[in-house]
Amino acid sequence: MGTPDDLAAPPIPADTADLTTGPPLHDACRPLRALVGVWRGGGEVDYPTIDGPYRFGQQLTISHDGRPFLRHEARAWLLDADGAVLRPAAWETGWWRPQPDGSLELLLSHCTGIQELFYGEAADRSWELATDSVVRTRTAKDVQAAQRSYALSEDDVLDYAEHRAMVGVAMTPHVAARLRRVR
Ligand code: HEM
Repeated sequence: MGTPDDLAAPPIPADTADLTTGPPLHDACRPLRALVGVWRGGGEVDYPTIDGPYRFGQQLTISHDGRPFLRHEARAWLLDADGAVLRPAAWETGWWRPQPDGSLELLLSHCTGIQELFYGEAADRSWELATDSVVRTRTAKDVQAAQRSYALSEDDVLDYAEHRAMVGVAMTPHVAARLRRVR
């Protein structure tokens, strides 16, 4: 039987969002190296079917454990006009799987019952992705497709934007945000 200490963490390296600690980043993840970290900021959400635009905050963590993929987790919260938190919003987790031919696979699972497979490409400091398939639980909203981009500027600002085709509307902007590295 293990002690409570043994049970606190599995006996394998923890993932880290800090490239100065933990195992070296796997070579396969080099095209994604600049994304590893903890990012926080905010933006605006809107869609033709909603009563927006609304402001939101978001924190994105991209970490690794030395293997040839990255872990992705993003949580968002809605803000009022004064910047006060109204309520938690989108929460997604997933995996970036860079491939030897330079292409990217991104799997995202959303708390709203939606799972997405994106394919994409990495450029020098930008990453463009589009869904290949979307799976919905029986109760999820009718999300059909998405296009997502991340672009990093010289001063470590990560611009993120997503267009979505959903609830009967063709591909249209849904969220755009500007995140800054906090770690
Ligand atoms: C930062 C990320 C996001 C934020 C802040 C956000 C925020 C919102 C807000 C405020 C609404 C209006 C309804 C409500 O108040 O809940 C909404 C609607 C919706 N969002 Fe998002 N969203 C985000 C990402 C996503 C993602 C990743 C998906 C799909 C996987 C998605 C799918 C939808 C759908 C299907 C609706 C309902 C549209 C309708 O029924 O008219 N959103 N979103």
